[in-house]
Amino acid sequence: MQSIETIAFKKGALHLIDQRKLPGHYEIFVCSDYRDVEFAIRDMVVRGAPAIGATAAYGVYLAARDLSTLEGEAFLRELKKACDVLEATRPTAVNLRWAIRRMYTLADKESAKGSRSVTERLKKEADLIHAEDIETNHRMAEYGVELVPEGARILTHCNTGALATAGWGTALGVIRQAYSRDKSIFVYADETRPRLQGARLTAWELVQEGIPAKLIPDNAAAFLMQQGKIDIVMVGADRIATNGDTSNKIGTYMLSICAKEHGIPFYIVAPVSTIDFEISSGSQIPIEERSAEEVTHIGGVQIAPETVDVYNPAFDVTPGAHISAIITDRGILRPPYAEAMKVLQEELR
Ligand SMILES: CSC[C@H]1O[C@H](OP(=O)(O)O)[C@H](O)[C@@H]1O
Repeated sequence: MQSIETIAFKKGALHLIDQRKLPGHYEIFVCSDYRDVEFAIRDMVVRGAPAIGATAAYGVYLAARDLSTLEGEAFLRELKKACDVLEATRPTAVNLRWAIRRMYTLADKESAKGSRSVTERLKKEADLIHAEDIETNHRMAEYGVELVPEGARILTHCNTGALATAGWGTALGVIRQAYSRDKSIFVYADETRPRLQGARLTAWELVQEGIPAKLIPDNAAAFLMQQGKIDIVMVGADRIATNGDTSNKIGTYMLSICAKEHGIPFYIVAPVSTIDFEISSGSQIPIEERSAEEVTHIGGVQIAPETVDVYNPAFDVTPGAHISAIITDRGILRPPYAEAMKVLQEELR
C-alpha cells in the first residue's frame, strides 16, 4: 500500500492531502503562509485532532518565517497574534492548542537568539511534532492490539486513520496493526454524517489496504449490535477530561449508549496530547458548531430546504462511565480514570 502522506513540508511550503476531495479526487493543497493553514484547518482540508495539531505547528513556523524581519517583543507580539488566529480555527481538539502553545513557548524561550534563529528552531520543532505523532501512533497500536480478540468484528466511527494524523492512525492505527497479525478481523465503518469522514476517508483507507470491511449508515450501528455482530467499538478522541469524559465526532455518545446496552467493550484510542489535564469533566469541553450547509447539502447538492434551521455540533461528549478503556501511547488507562490520570500525570512530569 502506498503510504498516505497526510502532511508533508517540502519546497518551502506545507503540502496537505485535500481531504474535502477524497475519495473521488486525490489533490494536494499547498499552504505558503499561516493564513493558508488557517483556511485549511477551518475548512477541513485537513482534519483529525493529531493532524490539525501537526498542521498548526507548521502554521506557526510559516508565520515566524514571514515575521523574521521583526525582532524581540515586536516579533513575539505578531507571532502570538498568528498563534491566536490558528488556535481559534477549531475549538474542540486540544491537540491544536497543545501544538500551538508548544511552538509559541519555544519561540518565547529562544527569542533572545534573534528571530531568524528562532524561525529555524521552530521548523525543527514542527518536524519533531510531525515525526513524534507517527511514532506515537505505532506505540498506541502496539498497546491497542491487546484488546482486539482474534476474528474481532470492530465498529468504528468517523476517520481515525493516517488521514486524521501524521500517519498510521489512532483507532484505525490499532485496526491496521490488528489486521497485520490477524487477517480474520472485520471492520464496520459508520459513514459519519454530516461530513461523511467514514464513508469518504475511512472506507478509502480500508479499501487501499484491503482490510475486510463494510460501510454502514450511522443508523445501522445499533441494529448490528442487537444482532450480535459487533465484538468491540473502537473510536478516536478530540479532547479527554481527567475523569475520562471524552469528546469525539458527533454520534460517538450514541454509540457508547448502544454498546453499554449490549455489553460491548467501548474503547477510545488517543495520544496523551489529546488529554486536557486542565479540565476534570466533559462539561468543560468546548463543542464546535459548524455551518447549516454541512447538513442541508452533500457535496454541494441540496438535500434539505436552505431556509430550515439547523443544529450542527461537530462533536459530543461520552461519559467516562461508558468507556471500557482509553488506549494511549503511554499504555492503557482503565477506570477509575481520575486515578489513572493522576498516575499518568506523575509519569509525564
Ligand atoms: C485521530 S482522532 C480524529 C478525530 O477527529 C475527528 O474530527 P474531525 O474529522 O471533525 O476533525 C473525529 O472526532 C475523530 O475521532
